[in-house]
This record gives sequence, structure tokens and C-alpha cells, in this order.
Amino acid sequence: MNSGENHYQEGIIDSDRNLIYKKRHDVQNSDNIVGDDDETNFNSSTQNARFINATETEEDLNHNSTLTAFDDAKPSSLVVVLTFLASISGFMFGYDTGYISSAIVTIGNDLGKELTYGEKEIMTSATSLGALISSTIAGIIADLIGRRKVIMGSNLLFILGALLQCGAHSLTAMISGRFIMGLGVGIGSLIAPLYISELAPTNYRGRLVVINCLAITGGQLIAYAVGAGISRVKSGWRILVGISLFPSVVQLIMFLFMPDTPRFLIMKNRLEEASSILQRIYKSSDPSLIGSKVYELSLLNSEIPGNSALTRTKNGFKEIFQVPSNLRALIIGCGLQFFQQFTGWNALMYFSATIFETIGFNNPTVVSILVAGTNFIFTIVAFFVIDTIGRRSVLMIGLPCMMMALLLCAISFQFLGIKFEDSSVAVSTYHSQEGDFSIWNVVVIISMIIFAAGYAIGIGNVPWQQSELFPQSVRGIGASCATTTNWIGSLTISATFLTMLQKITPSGTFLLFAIITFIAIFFVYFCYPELTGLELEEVQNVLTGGFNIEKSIEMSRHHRTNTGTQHHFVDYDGDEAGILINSVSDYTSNPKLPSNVIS
Ligand SMILES: O[C@H]1[C@H](O)[C@@H](O)[C@H](O)[C@@H](O)[C@H]1O
Repeated sequence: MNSGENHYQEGIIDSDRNLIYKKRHDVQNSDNIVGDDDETNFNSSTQNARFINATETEEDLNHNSTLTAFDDAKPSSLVVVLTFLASISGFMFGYDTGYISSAIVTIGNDLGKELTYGEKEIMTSATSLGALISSTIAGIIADLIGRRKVIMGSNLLFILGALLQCGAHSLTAMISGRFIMGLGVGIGSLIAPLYISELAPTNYRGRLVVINCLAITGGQLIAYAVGAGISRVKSGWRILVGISLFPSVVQLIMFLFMPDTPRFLIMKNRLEEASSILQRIYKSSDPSLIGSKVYELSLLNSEIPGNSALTRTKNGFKEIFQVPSNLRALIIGCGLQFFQQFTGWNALMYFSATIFETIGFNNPTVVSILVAGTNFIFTIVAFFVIDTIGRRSVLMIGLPCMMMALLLCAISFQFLGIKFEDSSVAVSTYHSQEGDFSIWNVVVIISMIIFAAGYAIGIGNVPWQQSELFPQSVRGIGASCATTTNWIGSLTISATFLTMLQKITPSGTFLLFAIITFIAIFFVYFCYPELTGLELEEVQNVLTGGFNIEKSIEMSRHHRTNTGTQHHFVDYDGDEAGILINSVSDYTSNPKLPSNVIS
């Protein structure tokens, strides 16, 4: 704990850059301070980030407003190129998790013997297991060595994993390859959205992160389509795996020449490099504005202290759990990823062909491609609306659609009278014959397509906006926890879905997913603030003192409708006392605001 006589000022600047509100505060003590071992006296980075020197002038405050001035900027060509290059990780994620369903069908006895159902299951889930393991540490490593090096590390794992599989003649070699590839997938799933969030201008951040989601869903679709295309080619699965080498090699080579994010460089105090990259990102900006941006980000910057990686990691975990705004960010990040997985989408991704075959479709892979295609197309819709109607709104539209569709599925399965017997093979009591195609088959298809659309527009992509929830100091750790939740969910659902069909019937399974979706609606309604259009550094203020849903909606609307208005607010009064000041009207209408205003 530390008490001091620090003081700082806060201010609001209007669109003409007039200072309209300024206040000096004295800070007596810092309550949310955590420390350990050799860092007994370090201030919480959250707290440090908020100190602005008392000698600041009006000009300084004007400088502070550059943060928002920048973020009205359109993404430069460099940002676009970097987003697409980073999204190759998303493609690898989608492709590598997608191709296995066709590979297991065509693999025959290429690995020296006919594989049992259990062996195929292990081969499938080895990638998810690898991803689960690597995602736990990827964020921490990204904070230590940088985002760019982590992306390149994931490429090496992709390449090694793919080579091992391509040349595999035994089950062990194949499973090892799938596992190593999975390590790359876990890292890539975390690092690409993080890298993009840190580069993107605020008003385009949502959309640019969705490009990575498009790459994931596109990768899955391509894997399905290519898989279906080469299903009759002898050892065609080797071609399927081999294709994945190409994007990883391209990404590896390109990132040799690409920069790290300015926010990471500032975190490491490499200010000159950061400003030269910012200049390349915001080409048309005046160098003095760039200087102000670096200045402002470095004021807000903080790194978890510690002499060793272990101490830093330990302190980072303390900070994420002990600072209430960070804990709220963690609840949201992990909560959204939990609901993304436990509402059942991946059960469809992995087993839709089985389900459709069971209910009597002659060409189940085509229907699966239709479901994956819907996921891809509605991710494009999300791309167009996420930064305009907002993340909360897309979730509040998508989740109820999913719930309705899941209920419809549950009802249809009841009428179809499907039964899954024994744990290894799905058996239907319903046999499709000419003219035997019931209305419920059509209802199942339609409801699965509605489910896919509702999923893709909201919960399929919004959780990947996770990096924006966390302040710089704990962004890596926070993103790691959320990504790990995703992979735990993915693994659990894929490992238990067939058993659930058998034990609680298809109707029961889809009803369970509907109930979880219902809970997700409440979770989003009460816990997920609208972060669209908010500067990364502002999010922490939103999460100070509560989830601040109403306030966030107001702030986000204000940002989106008044992009010309410069506003700056700082809240230093500890977690619970935060008052969010966003606009002049906030100030004049909020009786809780301090009265000693200098204007
Ligand atoms: O965002 C992605 C996407 O929705 C994929 O389709 C799904 O398979 C993944 O699990 C998810 O994380």
C-alpha cells in the first residue's frame, strides 16, 4: 500500500478545443494496489495509468484529446494489410479445426490400420487439446516478447504439425502432428485479435477484428468444401493437410518484415519505434499529433513490474483478480467465450453431417456446407453492423434467434422420433425413403440455418473482441484466460455431444442448449457494456464501479454520433467512486459531479 500526495487534473474539451471543464484532485491513497516479492512498493498499473502531472497545462489537455482525434481516422493501407496478414492465424484456426471431419472419413488404413471410432476421436480432439494448453500461456508470452514474435512462433508450430501429419504413417505420428498444430491454433486464436485490436483505429476496431472471424469461418468453409471435393481421391487427406502449409509459410515470411503494435512498444518503453509505426499507420497525421498520441499512451501505459517472468506473471494474476474493473473485464471475457461454446455451435460444426445423415438426408455433407456457409455469410453481416449498431445490440439480436431455433430443433427431434443408441454409432429409428421426407426434416434444416445465422452475427464473433476489455498491463493475461475458456468449452462440447444425444436424447440436448442461450441473454443484458466506439484506454473507466451498462450505452452513442467532439475524462478516485464524464451534457446534468470546477 502506498499513500502519497499526488495530484492530477481532469478536463473536458469541446469540438473547438476549448477547455470547458478542468479540476485538480489530490490523491491521498491508492487502494487498489497490489504487489509481491521484490515489488513490495509498486503501484497498481491501473492507478499509475491514471496519474497525469499536476503541472499540465491547457495545451497538455488538448494533447490528451488526440487519443480520440486519432481514432476517428480511417484505417490506413498498412493497418488493412496488417489486419489481413494477422487474420491468416484465424484462417489456420478455421481450416485446421475444419478439415479433420473429412480427413477421418478418407483416411482408411493409411496409418497402418483401420482406425477405431475412439482413435478418430483422439485424432480430432488432439488439436483442441493443444490449443487449450497453448492458449493458457500465449498471452503472457505475448506481453513478455511481443505480439509479432508470438505470431511467428505459432507459424513454426503450424508448419511442424502439418509436416508431421503429411508424412505420418502411424497413428502416433498423426496425433503428435495434430497436437503440435493445435498448439499453434491456440496461440493464433488469441494473438490475431489482440494484434488487430491494438492497431485498429477505435471506430473500426470491431470490424477489423471481425475480419479475423471471417478468416476463421472462411477457413472452416474452405476445409469442408475441399474435403468434400477430394473425398474420392486416394490419400486425399494428405493434400488437405498440405494445403495448410501455404498460409503459414506466407504469414511467417511476411511477419519477418512487419512491425509490432505501437501499444506493445510503448509498454516496453520503445517510444521512438512506436512513434515511427504510428506515423506509418496514420500517414496523413502531423508528427506533433503522433508525438501527442505516444505521450498520451505512455501516460496511460503501465507494465506489471517484476524482475523475473514468473514474478510478473504472478503479479499480473493478482492485478487481474484484485482490481475490480479488471475482474469485471475477466468475467465478461470468459463469460462470453463460455456462452459462445456452451450454446452448442461446435457440436453442429463437428457433427452436423452425422445428425443430418441420421434424420435421413442423402447428402449430409452438402447440408453441413450449407450450415458452415451460413456461418460465414452472417459473419460478413456482422462485419458491416458491429461498429454501427454495436456489439451489445448484435448479441441481443442474435441470441434470441438462436434460442428460438434451438427450441424448434428440440421440438422437431421429438416429432422425428430419433434415438441414438450405443456410444459409438448414432442410430436412427427413422429411415428416409422416397416420399418419406417429413415436414420436421425441413424444420430441422431451417432452424439450424437460423441458429447458424444468429450465432454468426453475435456470439460467434463478439467474444473475440475480448482484448478491448483489458487494460494494457493485463491484456495478455486476460486474453489468455478468455481464450482458454473458449477451448475448454470447445473440447467439452465435442467430447460430450454424442453421449448427450444418447443419454438425454436429441430433444433434451437441444433444449439444454436453448436454456444456456436463455441465460446468455441475461448475462449480456446485465454484464456486457456497449464498448463500440470507445477508446481501448476508456474501457477500464467504464468498468470502474460496476458494469455501467446504461452509461456505456450513452457513451458509445455519443462517440458514434459526435465523432467531431473531443472529450477526455479521467477518473482517479479508486474503483468504486468513479463518475464517468463523457460530454458537456453529462457534466451539467449529473448532480454527482464535483462542484469545484474551474472553467
Ligand atoms: O468464433 C469461432 C467461429 O464461430 C467458429 O465457427 C467456431 O468453430 C469457433 O469455435 C469460434 O470460436
